Amino acid sequence: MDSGEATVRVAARIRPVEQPSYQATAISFVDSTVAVASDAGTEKTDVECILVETSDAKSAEASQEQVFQSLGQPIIQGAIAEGISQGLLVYGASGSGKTFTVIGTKEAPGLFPRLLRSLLQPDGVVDKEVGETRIWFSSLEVLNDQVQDLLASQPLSERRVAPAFIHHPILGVQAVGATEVPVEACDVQELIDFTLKRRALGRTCLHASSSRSSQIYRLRVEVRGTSGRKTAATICLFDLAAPTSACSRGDCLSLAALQTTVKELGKGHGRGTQYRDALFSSSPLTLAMRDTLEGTWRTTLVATLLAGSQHAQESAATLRFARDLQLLRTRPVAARMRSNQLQLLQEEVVQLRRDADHFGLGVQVKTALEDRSSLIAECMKQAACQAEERRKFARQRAKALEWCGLMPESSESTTAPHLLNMSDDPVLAGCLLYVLQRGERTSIGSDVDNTIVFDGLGILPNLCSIINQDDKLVSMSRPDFARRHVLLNGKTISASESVVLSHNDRMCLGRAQLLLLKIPLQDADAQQGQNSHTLQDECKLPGDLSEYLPELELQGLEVTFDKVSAVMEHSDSLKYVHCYVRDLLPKLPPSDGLACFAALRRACYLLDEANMITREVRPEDHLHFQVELIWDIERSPEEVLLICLLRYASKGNPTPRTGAPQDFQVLHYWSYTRFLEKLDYMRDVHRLHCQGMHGWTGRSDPLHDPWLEPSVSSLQQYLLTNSLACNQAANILDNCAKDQGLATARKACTSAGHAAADAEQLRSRIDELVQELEDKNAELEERDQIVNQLKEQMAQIMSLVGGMAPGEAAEGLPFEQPEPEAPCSREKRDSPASDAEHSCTMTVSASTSEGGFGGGEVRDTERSRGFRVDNFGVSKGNLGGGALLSQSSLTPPHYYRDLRR
Ligand SMILES: Nc1ncnc2c1ncn2[C@@H]1O[C@H](COP(=O)(O)OP(=O)(O)OP(=O)(O)O)[C@@H](O)[C@H]1O
Repeated sequence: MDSGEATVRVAARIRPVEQPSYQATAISFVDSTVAVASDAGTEKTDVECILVETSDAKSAEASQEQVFQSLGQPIIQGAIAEGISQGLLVYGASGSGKTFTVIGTKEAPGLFPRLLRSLLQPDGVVDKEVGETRIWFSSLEVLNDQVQDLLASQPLSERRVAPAFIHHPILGVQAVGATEVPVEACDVQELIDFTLKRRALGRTCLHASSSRSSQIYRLRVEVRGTSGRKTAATICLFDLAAPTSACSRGDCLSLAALQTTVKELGKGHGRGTQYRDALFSSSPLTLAMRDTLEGTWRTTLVATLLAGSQHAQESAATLRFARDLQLLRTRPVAARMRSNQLQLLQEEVVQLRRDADHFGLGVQVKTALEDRSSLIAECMKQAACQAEERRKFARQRAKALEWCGLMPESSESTTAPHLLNMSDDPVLAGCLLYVLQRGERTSIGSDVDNTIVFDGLGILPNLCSIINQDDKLVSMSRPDFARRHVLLNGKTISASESVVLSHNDRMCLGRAQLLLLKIPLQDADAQQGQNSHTLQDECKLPGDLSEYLPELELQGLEVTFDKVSAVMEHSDSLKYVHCYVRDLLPKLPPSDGLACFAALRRACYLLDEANMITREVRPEDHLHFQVELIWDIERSPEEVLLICLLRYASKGNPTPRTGAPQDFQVLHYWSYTRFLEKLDYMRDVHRLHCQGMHGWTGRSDPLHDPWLEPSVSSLQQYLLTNSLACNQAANILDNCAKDQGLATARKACTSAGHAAADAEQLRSRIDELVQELEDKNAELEERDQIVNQLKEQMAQIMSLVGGMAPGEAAEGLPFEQPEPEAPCSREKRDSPASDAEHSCTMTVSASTSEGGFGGGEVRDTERSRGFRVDNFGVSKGNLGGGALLSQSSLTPPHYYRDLRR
């Protein structure tokens, strides 16, 4: 291992079985080796730290503290003293304690709140003088490969631009568009509560699976030592989705991408940057984790293991992941301060603009420029005044909670009646508290004018209202049209009058919210805090008839159609099969009849949900689900259910059996189990559909359209097309790798660019020279004309002095005052010549008559070359005005022209 490299530090946190017994325990450990025995063999992994829990809830706080001492302290030390960013991944099966490790409970806080508090008071932790610590916090959730901002304060329905991760080759991964708030010690719990509330608000409480999303808690820390030395680092905690449950959908895609990425990196087959870029870009989660897997960070993995033998396979898989991760190497280096980052980015932008000027704005340069601009904007976001920013964000959060009807933390100890949200995720259950104000009417619905605003499937603009008369008497009413959208303890309520509510009543609103009503003054136990039920125990889903049929069961009465017909009104799908039910029930023994009806009712409740989703997501397709029964009373109740998907020719309320046969077409028949799988997918599709801009794009795609039942041949075709596309992409990547990759190509481009720039400079220099030459030519032509004139004057003079002695001529005719009309001008020469004029025509021989005016023809000798103008040659020094006739001033235009060539 290179001296600058670091491996991933692995810790195993083991939850024992409830009643410790060696038979039921699949996990053993010796020294630093953890082993899991499963049917597939024994999986062993060496770890640095083993943390074994006791099943005693009272010791939870102590064990959380131990986890912090073992894992949290080194993280703080590395971040503050060395300035090295730290990543902590928590990976394990559902229920193994991942969220408990990261967030914990109010009584036993997890790693994140402890880290945050210690960072805000670092003196005791770090052996170093710390002057000032500034911390910024951001929190993101990855679900269905979509990133959600858990600190965003605007309403969920208004969020359109999701945060994104950008990888910078030097600065590493940056989250762009995420809310980042400055933190002070007093904010810690409030911030954690807000993120939990945001998570709870962002999901459908019914049927949500807690293990499907991954959360990222990110702390950006800047420390100024008393000596003036500054360090900066990021600490990131990844609470990953559970790998085994519901892996066919949801965030398991991101998790599968993570597992593949870790495996591929571990193989270390030396593929280039482009391959790794593609690998990490496969999901937002892998991209977010890039620094921790191969960057400049230090990484710790907490593998949470369930010791029970029924969880052996999951625990073995967790250990395998830990082993894969141990093969990876990072190169920890101190992080840059924000100001340095900004400077680097600005320099890069200048360079990229230069590149763009030279090569044009290609896709790569454009993307790089956009990325840098976003990162610069992100860097600039840093608040000038941290305290003011902090207060601003706190106000925004309080307003956001108030907007949807939630109360701030301080009022949660209220004795006023209130509603609590339910969730199958223990961290989220009960974290939303809606107080019903005394003497007031609380309206509920999706319309923003309501007191409590909910989003989600089946939530109508005005759903219902609750009146709290005196903190003891609480009643509820609903409009007529909301009959099937409001269930109280599993039953519909009458629209005509308001219903008096009781402590622990359960309300199911649409298909999105399951709420528990608490009326503290009605319940003495609750007032004294002695209520031992967990919120989950108190709140059961309305599909299982537990609130209606037990009386029948207990009394051993025959289940007749009359007795259940009232329940059938609760569901459209159930109403449709009333004929079947009427025929079936008398034929079955009472217990079988009850079981069959219960199964049917549960199925119909889910069918109604599937139909609601279908109408919202693809109304134009006129699709409708309905249930049918196979008449085989020997089978289990759920096996006799068949789910049928129909397509109608036109819109309208479907009444299939009464309509003409051509009105609809049967698309598929599904078993009940298959339908449940499809419904899970439909819920995901609905969630994406509600996210607007990042909506669902899988329509008609055999793998991503849950309303389709693709044939084998269409799947083959799909896989063939996609594998071809993959091969093509792989070839391109390979070719790039063969051509020594992008870096070489870019280098070549840069050299070519420099050459082009040089050529460009040369060209402009040549143009300048040409311009200069042209100016000189023009000047010369002017001078030629002057020479011509002079020569003509000369000729004139010569003709005048023809008969004189040289001395006379010199005295009598000064050159400075030529005659206005030269007698030997071209016009005159070309015109018919008079005798006098002819007599003027004579030649001067420069070569032979130096110093004299001998008559005769012009001779073009060596010495006269370059001086010849028309038919006359003039020798320097023979005439006055010799300056005009010097050799340089007489250099002909073509001389320069040749130079130019
Ligand atoms: N070490 C522990 N001590 C006490 N209680 C624990 C411990 N670990 C987990 N729990 C409790 O077990 C329940 C499930 O734990 P948690 O939600 O953390 O599991 P998880 O791995 O995050 O599950 P999922 O992947 O389904 O979200 C919680 O109620 C939690 O408080």
